[in-house]
Order: sequence, then C-alpha cells, then structure tokens
Amino acid sequence: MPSHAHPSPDHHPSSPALRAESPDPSPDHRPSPPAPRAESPDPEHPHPDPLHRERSHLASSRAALRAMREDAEALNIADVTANWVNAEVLQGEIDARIKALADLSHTPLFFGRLDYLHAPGIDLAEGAAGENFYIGRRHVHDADGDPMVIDWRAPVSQPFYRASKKDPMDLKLRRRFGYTGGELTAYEDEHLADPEEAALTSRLLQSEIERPRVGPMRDIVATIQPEQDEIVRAGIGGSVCVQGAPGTGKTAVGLHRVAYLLYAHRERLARSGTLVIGPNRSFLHYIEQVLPALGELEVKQATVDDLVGHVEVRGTDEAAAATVKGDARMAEVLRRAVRSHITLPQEPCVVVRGSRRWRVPAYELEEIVRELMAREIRYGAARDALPQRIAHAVLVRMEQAGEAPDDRVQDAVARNAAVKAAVKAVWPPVDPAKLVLRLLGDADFLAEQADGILTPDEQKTILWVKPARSAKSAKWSAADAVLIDEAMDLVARTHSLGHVVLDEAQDLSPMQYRAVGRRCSTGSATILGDIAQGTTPWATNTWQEALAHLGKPDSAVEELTQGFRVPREVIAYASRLLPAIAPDLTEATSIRESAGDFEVRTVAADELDAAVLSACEEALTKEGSIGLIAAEARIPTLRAALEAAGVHCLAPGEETSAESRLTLVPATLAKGLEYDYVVLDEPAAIVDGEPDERTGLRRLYVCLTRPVSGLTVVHAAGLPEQLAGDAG
Ligand SMILES: Nc1ncnc2c1ncn2[C@@H]1O[C@H](COP(=O)(O)OP(=O)(O)OP(=O)(O)O)[C@@H](O)[C@H]1O
Repeated sequence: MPSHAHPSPDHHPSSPALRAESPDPSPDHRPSPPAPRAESPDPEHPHPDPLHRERSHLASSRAALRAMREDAEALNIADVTANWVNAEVLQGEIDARIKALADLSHTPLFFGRLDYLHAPGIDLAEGAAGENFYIGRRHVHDADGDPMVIDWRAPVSQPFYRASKKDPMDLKLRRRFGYTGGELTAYEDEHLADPEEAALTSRLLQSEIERPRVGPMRDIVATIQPEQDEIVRAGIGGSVCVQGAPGTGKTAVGLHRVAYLLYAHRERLARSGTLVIGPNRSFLHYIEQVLPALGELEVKQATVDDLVGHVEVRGTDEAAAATVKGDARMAEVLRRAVRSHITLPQEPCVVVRGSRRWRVPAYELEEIVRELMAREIRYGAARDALPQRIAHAVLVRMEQAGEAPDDRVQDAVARNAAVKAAVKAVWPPVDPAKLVLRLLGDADFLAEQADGILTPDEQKTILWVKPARSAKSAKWSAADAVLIDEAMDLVARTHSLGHVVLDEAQDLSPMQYRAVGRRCSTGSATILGDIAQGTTPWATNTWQEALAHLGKPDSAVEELTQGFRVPREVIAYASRLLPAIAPDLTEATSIRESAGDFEVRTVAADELDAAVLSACEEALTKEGSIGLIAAEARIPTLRAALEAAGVHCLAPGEETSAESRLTLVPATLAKGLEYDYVVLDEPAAIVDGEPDERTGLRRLYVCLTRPVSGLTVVHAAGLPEQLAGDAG
C-alpha cells in the first residue's frame, strides 16, 4: 500500500476523488494522529465522517485479529493428542498459524472495500453476508465467526481487481484506502454503476508505483492490475507462460499466483508442495518476504542448481561445452547410456527349491527382458519388476508340474540367489553419477552412446581432457549436475510437485528445462521470463521451444507490456537495444508518471572512478536504494574507491536500510533486482564481459532496466553504437 498518498485531486483532474482527513498532508511518514480504538458502531447513528467510520472498522478488525491470535496461542494440545509425534506436528501447525496471524504494523489489514448492488452469496465471500466487503491480505473474523475482512483471493474479492466502467461486475462502489505509516489516512472511490462518473486513474495506485524502494521486494496485493490478475487467478490445471518486458511485474505476478493457488487448492497443494525457482541466491533473498507477508510460509524457493545438487559443483565449463551438455539431445545420449547396461540373457536361470530344480530357458528370459524394455517404465522400476517376472515363469512351471504354489512362494523365488544373479547379469544397477563420469571420461563409451546424436566434434567438446577417477573427486560443473539429474530420473522417477513457478526462465538450457519439468510432471507450472534478457549462450529463442522441453507444450503464452518500474525515458533508452537483441519484441510502456532522472556522463578514462563515485554520492542525497552496477572486472576497483571515500556498500541480496542504501552489483547478478537510482558504470565493459556481442548487449539491457526513479550512466570508453545518439 502507499506509504503516502497525495490527496490533491485538483492537480489531477483525471483522478478519482481522493479524500483525506486534512486537505494537504505532507508526504511520507508524517506523524499521524492515533487511530481510534475499537468501538461498537451504532448502526442507528453512524459517524458522519466516512474516514472515521473506516478507521473504526480498521480498529475493530485489528482487535478481532488480535483475538484470533490469542485464541490460537491459548490452544492446549495436551487434551487432543495421544502421542508426542502428533503433538509436535500439531504444535508446528499452531505455531505457523500464530505467525500467520501476526498484525504487521506496516501492512494494512485491508486496502479496499467493495459495495455490491446485490448480495453475492456467502459461499463466495468466506461466509460473510451482505453487500459490503473489506478486502485485505488475510481473512479476519469477529468473535461470532462473522468475517470482517475478506481474503483478497476469495471469489468475492475478484471485482476489486477486475471491475471496470465497462464491466462493473455488480459493484456499486470500489473504495481504495491510503495509509501513512500504518494509519488509514485517505480513501478513493469509484462509483462503477454511475454512468456520469468518468473512468479514471487511481492516485493511490500511482503513488504506490512511484513509491521509493527500500529493502526487499514487497507484495502488490492492493494494486494488482486486471491483466496481471488474469494470470494470478488462472486455473491450477493449466500451465501459463508469461513473456514480459523488464518491470512489468512478472515476478510479482508469479508470487501472487502461488499465494492464490494455495488459497484455492490448499489441501491439494499442501500434499504435493509448491516451489519457486529463481536465478540465484541474491534474487531469492530479495523476493523471500513476499509470500510470508501474504500469510504463506510453506512455499519452498530454490535455484535450478539447488534442484540438481546431487554432487558438489566445483568445476566450470567453457561456453561451448556447457551448450552441448545443456542440449536436449543429451537426454537421448543418457537414455541410451543407461539402457546400454541391459544385456540379453545367454544362460538359463535355474532355481533350486528342495529337491527340485526349475529351469527358465534363456529365450524365455529374453522375452521377459524385451517386454520390459518395450514398456515406458523407469530403468529402476523395470529392474525391480524383473525378479517377480522370472519368479512367475518358475511358478508357471511348478503349476504345470502339479504343484499349487501361492504368492509367498513367488516372493521366495524372486528372492532366490539364482534369480538375483540373473537380474544382476541382465539388468545391473546403474549409478547415475558414475554413468555420467564414464560418458565424459571414456571417449569410446561416449562415441558408442552418442553415435548419430552428437557429432564427433561435439563429443570432443564435452569430453574431459583429464578424466576424473571417481564421482567423488570429479570436478563437476553445473551442467554435469543437470546430466546426473537426468540420469537419476531415467533410473527412478523424480517426485513431482503440485505447482512450480520458474522465474527468469529464458536463461535455462533445454536440459535444465527438463529438470524443472520433471518436478512438475503431474502438476502445473508458471513460467516467467523475457527473451530480451536471455544472457546465457543457450538462452531460449522462443517460448514454444522452452515449453516443449519443459513438457508443457500446450501452455498459454501471455504477454505483459505495462511497465511498473522503469521510468519512461530510461526504458526508451534501453529499448534502443531491442532491435539487436530481440527484434520480435515490443517495447514496454511505462505507467510511471514521473519521467525520471536520466543522464549520460562522458568522462576521461582517468576520471572514471571519481565520476562514478560522485554520481553515487549525488544519488545518496535522494531517497531510496541505490545500485551501482558494473562489469564483474570493475567491481574490485569500484569497491576500493567507495571504501576510500568512506561510502559503505552492500552486496546484492543484502538488505538495504535507511543507513546503508548503496549496493555494488556485478552486472551478472543484476537480473530481477531493482533500485531507486542506478549508477551504471562503463557500458562497454559490461558488453565486453560476455562471450559475444548479443549476450553483452542483453546483459546491458538488463542493467539499464533496473532503476525505479533515475539512471546515471558514466562512461569513458565509447558506448555501444545502438545506444549512441542524443541520450535525452
Ligand atoms: N500492479 C502493480 N502495482 C504496483 N507495483 C507493481 C505492480 N506490478 C509490478 N509492480 C512493481 O514493479 C516492479 C517490477 O516488478 P517485477 O520485479 O515483478 O517485474 P519483472 O517483470 O519481474 O521485471 P524483470 O524482468 O526486470 O525481472 C516491482 O517493484 C513490483 O513491485
């Protein structure tokens, strides 16, 4: 919610009337009068001032939330649990509930109110009757169990996000609330059924978007836009892919979608689990508080590397090797390599039981093996099935000989040493890491498995120059870990979650998409990304390709183009790179009203560091966070320059605070993050830091699109030609 609302409708004739308690409250953290205590409103004589009435409802709702929390704290589980395991589980659930019921002083309990023309029905409104509803982050009910605040995810809340003059969705009134430092200080009304009232832009929404950023990412629950809401509330059955320019709210939408799905399908997802996948730790750290603020504490977060972290990654690949290792054809190579362990039986299997010998001839064993090979089951599952199949063949013989063996006999035969030996010879266990070790270390083995799939050159590219001795001592790379993960899945099916959100998806290799895809093979996925921000050599060119590798080829691809972060002039400048980096994409619009500060400073090479420093010092005189973004190679120099000048700097992902607002960001870690002011050091060095020009320009595009309020580019070397020209 806005930390300040500027209730000055006069300056904004196109805005809905914004009411506040005083005609001209100064922005930001103005000391507010204390909120009224909960009082029982007298329905006969409502207070004449609507703001007073709303504050009174806020106070009662807070009191009700407090009571809900106290109830949860007072629960005595000793009476209901017979053993300590149950007690632990239950206490854990209660603790989580207590946490979720915390009244966070800076997150308003409700941010909207809907007055319907007709009562929508209590089934849609979390049990609330009537026509009027307060919409907030969580459900709050009074002592009688009657809802006072309705969860934003409830069906009855949907018109808060979607209703328009064109389609009022049975709303008479939509009211948005403005808060200052946790106090309700303003409201804004739209009378959707009134044809006289023009459709207007919301001041509260504008002020929320223009709000300076400090600290980690926050939720956008009060201001989700209609096109975003469609994605947030899309059904759980299908997967959705969102292509969106920088700052269009992809990450925000993905996180709110998880929160929505958890509300709408709580039990199902509690069983199957949800996961948010981001590009790196600092990004995950930046977003980690959004879901807890929405009351969702159970969503796991990981990078793709975490998912496939079966081995310790200590090595790196050249781009060429990583590209081949990440190619989808490697899946076929691995499949072949796993199956190459199967040998068709040459010997019969002879089982001795008591005085009798039962013989299953080789040709019959071969039939069993061929039948299992033809079935699309995992290598390990087939291996587990094989002893029973052989035992069955033995049992058939026993029956033919007039015996009447039962299931126990079959189990005993399956465990017989001769059967075990036959299985081991025909279908031996496969260790995935050892398999990949062999593929990358043994040229002949690789040649055999990759024949007709990878060219001899490609095989040479991925072969280790010095083969590792063991899976433990190998210097595995990130791409190798993905290969091992694929091999593991060939042996035993990977557990699938109920829903996976994949952010910055454009950067994944086909093999990485497969790794993510098998983690939602029976669930659904939300895939978020921007082709123009793809900075890996294997970044995807089209979403169709990516979705096919993920195993979700039929997902809907939606596009978001309305930018909430980057000021107009800055996005226009950055978009000069689009023809070179992603010619098919359209430029994002900026819905921010302020044009933003934007400057390009050209300095002599020996003045660069000082010029960057002074740009940072200037930015520090303003409000909000500052990101100094530079090529990896420039980071040590800049850090030393900042330290020498006594300017403290943070690392990406470290939380900014009022005292420490400057983050020194290597260009490679800038993705997904945002800062109020960005000082961009030497664009040419950022481009040169990448293996090829297109990737370099894409990296630069990512860096240029991080600012919320202003950008200062400082350079001594020439700018990339695409950016040259009049900056303003
Ligand atoms: N409806 C909204 N109301 C208010 N703020 C919003 C809204 N949508 C997005 N934002 C804000 O805009 C900023 C950019 O959003 P987000 O990081 O989700 O964009 P993105 O598309 O993931 O960007 P990138 O491609 O650069 O990673 C964030 O500060 C987010 O909170």
